[in-house]
Amino acid sequence: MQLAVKETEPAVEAVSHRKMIEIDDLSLVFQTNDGPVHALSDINLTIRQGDFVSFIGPSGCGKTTLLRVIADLERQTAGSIKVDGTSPEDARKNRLYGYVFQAPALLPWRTIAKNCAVPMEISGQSAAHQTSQIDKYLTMVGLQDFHQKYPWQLSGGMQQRASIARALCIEPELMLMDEPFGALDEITRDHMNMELLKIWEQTKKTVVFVTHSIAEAVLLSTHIVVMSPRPGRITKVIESPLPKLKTLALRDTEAFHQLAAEIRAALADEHAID
Ligand SMILES: Nc1ncnc2c1ncn2[C@@H]1O[C@H](COP(=O)(O)OP(=O)(O)OP(=O)(O)O)[C@@H](O)[C@H]1O
Repeated sequence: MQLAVKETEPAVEAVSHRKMIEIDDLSLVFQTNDGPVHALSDINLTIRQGDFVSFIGPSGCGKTTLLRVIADLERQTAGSIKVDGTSPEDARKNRLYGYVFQAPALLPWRTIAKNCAVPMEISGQSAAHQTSQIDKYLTMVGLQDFHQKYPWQLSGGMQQRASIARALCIEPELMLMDEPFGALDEITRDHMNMELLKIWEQTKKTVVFVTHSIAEAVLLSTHIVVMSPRPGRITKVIESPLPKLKTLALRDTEAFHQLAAEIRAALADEHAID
């Protein structure tokens, strides 16, 4: 097994990949005018290179906060975290990760290609390198004919694909994705899920993915981290028994339904249904 909650989920498989994220006894308390908010409490988690890990849980259980701590967008108030063996700050400065937000967050005055260029411009990449990366990743997400279009000329699903291409252009080891497909209709979401799996398979990245959808978590993940609120904590880590290479047809199998039921039960155990 490649991911474990300390003490409650022992490793069961020979470890072959390096640790990409190591979180020990991590807590985060926001100080607000209404008093402290215990967003994360005693989080212990190890994510290994190449894993596809989903965080699932009800609103307010700390999924986004945990992703933001990994990304160095929030700091823990206790405990420790390492990202590829370094601090989240160093990982951010070394452009170890790409971050995909819930909304595509594309600049409306820039073409799709120019939007994808932004992180590479910031890191001072040459124009030739930028062009070849943009070609490669817009093609990978199926937007090879949309370089010169503006965001408003694309559908929501296409915009989200562009934002994934933008994150991939810097070739990060780690993709942090915060409910990237939450706003899409079901058919587009299915399509995007399969596209993402294809990219994950092709690029061998580590993916940390926030979702509210049990079906999406089952379809995508090698490991599912179930969280519960007040305070936000991990209640269970489930390693998927499903094959890494998945198709939508898998959703009609007994194994898929069993895993979905296991997640649902873990959420219900903690009264954590939305
Ligand atoms: N900057 C902040 N200041 C104060 N409280 C915050 C801040 N950010 C998040 N919180 C609180 O921390 C808790 C966890 O929030 P978080 O957004 O991580 O939950 P979530 O599981 O991602 O929720 P959702 O599924 O609705 O996006 C919530 O109670 C939220 O109100």
